[in-house]
Order: sequence, then structure tokens, then C-alpha cells
Amino acid sequence: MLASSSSVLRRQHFLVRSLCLGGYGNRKRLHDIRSMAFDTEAENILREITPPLDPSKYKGQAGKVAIVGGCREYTGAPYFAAISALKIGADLSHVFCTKDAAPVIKSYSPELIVHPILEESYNIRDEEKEQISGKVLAEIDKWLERFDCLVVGPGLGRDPFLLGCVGQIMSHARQRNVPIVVDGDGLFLITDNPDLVIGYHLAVLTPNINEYKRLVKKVLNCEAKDQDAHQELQLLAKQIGSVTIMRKGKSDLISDGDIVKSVSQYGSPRRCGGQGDILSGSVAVFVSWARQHSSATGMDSTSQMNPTVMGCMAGSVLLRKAASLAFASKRRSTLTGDIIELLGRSLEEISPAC
Ligand SMILES: NC(=O)C1=CN([C@@H]2O[C@H](COP(=O)(O)OP(=O)(O)OC[C@H]3O[C@@H](n4cnc5c(N)ncnc54)[C@H](O)[C@@H]3O)[C@@H](O)[C@H]2O)[C@@H](O)CC1
Ligand SMILES: Nc1ncnc2c1ncn2[C@@H]1O[C@H](COP(=O)(O)OP(=O)(O)OP(=O)(O)O)[C@@H](O)[C@H]1O
Ligand SMILES: [Mg+2]
Repeated sequence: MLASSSSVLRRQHFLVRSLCLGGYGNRKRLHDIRSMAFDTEAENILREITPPLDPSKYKGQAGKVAIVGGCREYTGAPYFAAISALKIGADLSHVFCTKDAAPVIKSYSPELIVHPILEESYNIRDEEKEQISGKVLAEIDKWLERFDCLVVGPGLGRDPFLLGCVGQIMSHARQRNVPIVVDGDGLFLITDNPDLVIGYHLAVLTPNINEYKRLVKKVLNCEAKDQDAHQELQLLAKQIGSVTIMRKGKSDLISDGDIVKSVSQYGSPRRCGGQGDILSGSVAVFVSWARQHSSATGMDSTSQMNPTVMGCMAGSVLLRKAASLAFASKRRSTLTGDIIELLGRSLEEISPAC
């Protein structure tokens, strides 16, 4: 509905209909035109859901997000996710990480609010575990309701005690209807415990190729395939029940079990680590904005796209644009930080602030 107002898209739909009548040689062109139409739609959605910079607004209204992640090994991933959320326009970005990781993450940026509350097994004795997990939950419970979206997993690690605590955090967030983007090691957690997200319509899973393969194996009990990727993704989302999944790759495929969308806009040939983390932080912001937009326009849920799908499309198209601008200037030395620096310019080019 958002996109159909665009004359560009109408023309693309006309071309798609015309090519449908063509033969074998037209298939690739048809595919390319469909991809262009989806990319245009993703940009239109981004424009539509991005809130205006209104002087009457107060701090927090443009979004408060929290990342649950960061441990002894990984401090970059939660930082990338949290700072990307701010660079796109969220007002506040929190990180809930282990005690070891907190001073490091704080030292990257004074903009982030960092809570050193998580514990890994190596740091505690068996008899302390119950009391410590109670403390972790009590600490995060004080904050949960204030967040518009939680990102669970960037740089979380796979320590069993820590993952047990994070599973409980997810259950509490779910009880309070806080949207949850599950990425990185959060996907490792839910692949072992799918009940954490089964049936939760505000859960968004953002698997990379490996994480997707593990999810398919667990839920569909088969190997992931490249042919029929759309149908497979749709089936996976349906089988898990109500969740939205974005399968990252050459094209990002997005499905909530009802519809399947893809974003294929050219990004960058550099595959440096951390780009998925930018995406998870960005999706958290866009899902919050899409939900705000949906409730402000008052349209019923049948007449417009699922806000979680809109958030994924907007996040994907923005990351790809920033990655392509970064690559144009930094070429082979492009790093995740270079892409983050271009999120603002990319957003400005798609949806100018004033
Ligand atoms: N600077 C940082 O702190 C970063 C930390 N990260 C964190 O690292 C943890 C593990 O994430 P990973 O993404 O490594 O986990 P994966 O399970 O995706 O990757 C595990 C291994 O598979 C390999 N692999 C990746 N793509 C592949 C492909 N297409 N085909 C075959 N093998 C492939 C990787 O090189 C890696 O060694 C997560 O917590 C994640 O958030 C990453 O986000 C990257 C940046
Ligand atoms: N082969 C590819 N061609 C073009 N873009 C890609 C390709 N693979 C991934 N991407 C882009 O990079 C983004 C991050 O995906 P990726 O698979 O690198 O995530 P990830 O492995 O979780 O990253 P991270 O290192 O942050 O954990 C995706 O949104 C996608 O747009
Ligand atoms: Mg990742």
C-alpha cells in the first residue's frame, strides 16, 4: 500500500506484468525488475516510518533500545549494534553485558548506557548460580518496560549459565510485549529452546547463513536449500509461529509466514565481521518506528504490512546503502566502523531530516 502510491513502482509493476507473458529469456530480467520493485518498496517504507524531527518531542520518543550482549571475547558486536541505533536516530541505547565486557564497551563510547550485570560460569561457584540469576533478572526487570525494542545476542557468547539467564530475560520481555530482535548467539540459544519465541509476533530473527542452517535443521528437520529459498523461509516462519525472520545473504529475504519480501540492492563485496550487528541495531529502531507509525495511523492490522517486516526491510536497505558508500571510498580496507559512519548520510539521502 505504501509503495503503490509511487509512480515508479506502478511502472515497475506494469513491466513485471508485461514480462510475465514473455518466454525463457525474460526470466532474469523479470527477476531483476521484481528485485528493483522490492528495493523501491523498502526505501518507501523507510521514508514512511521514519518520524519527523518535531521540536515538541522529548527525549525517548524517537526510541529507546537495549542490546543484551557482550562478553569476555566479544565487545565489538554489542557496541556496533548499540551505536548504530543511535546513529540512525534512536534517543537512548543501552547495553546489558558481562562485568568484564562493560568497561571496554564504555570506553568505546560515552553515548552508550552500559550495565555490567551478566555473569559467565567461570566467574561464579555452582552454589551461587540461583542467587545470581535472580539478581540479574531483578536488575533488568527495572528497565524492561522502558524499552521499545530489545536486541538479544550480538557478542553474547555461548556460556550455558549466561544463556540460561538470557532465556529468562527473553521470557520477561515477552510477558511485557517488548519486541525482541534475536541475532548472533541469541539464535544459538533459541535454536536449542525454540519455545522462547514460538508464537511471539514481536520476535524478529536475523540469521546469517550458518545460523539459518542450524534453525532449519532444528525446526524443519532437513538441510537448508538455496532453491525455493522463499518458500523454505516462509515455511520456517510459519512453523515457528508468528515470528518474522530475515535470512541474511546476497539478498536479504524476509518473511512473517504470510508474505515474503526481499532486499537485493547492491551493498558491498566486503564481508568484514560486524555488518550483521549494524543490521540488528538498525532493525530494532525501525521496528520501533514502524510500530509507532502503525498505531499513529490507526490502520487495522489487515490493511497494512506487519511492522516487524517493515522494520527489517528498512534496516536492510539502509545498511546496504551505507555499505556501498563506504566501499566506494574505502574499497578493500572498508571496516564496520566505516559503514556506521555513513548510516547518517545514507538515511539523509533516502529520507532527509527536514
Ligand atoms: N567484533 C566483534 O565483537 C564481532 C563479534 N561477533 C559475534 O561473534 C559471535 C559468533 O558469530 P559468528 O557470526 O562468527 O557465528 P557463525 O556461527 O555464523 O560463524 C561461525 C564460523 O562460521 C564461519 N562462516 C561464516 N560465514 C560462513 C559461510 N558463508 N560459509 C561457511 N562458513 C562461514 C565463520 O568464519 C565462523 O568461523 C556472535 O556473538 C557474534 O555476534 C560477530 O558479530 C562479528 C563481530
Ligand atoms: N553475499 C553477500 N552479498 C551482498 N551482501 C551480503 C552478502 N552476505 C551478507 N550480506 C549483507 O551483509 C549483511 C550482514 O550479513 P552477514 O551474513 O554478514 O551477517 P553476520 O554474519 O551476522 O554478520 P556479523 O559479522 O555482524 O555477525 C546482510 O544484511 C546483507 O545485507
Ligand atoms: Mg551475526
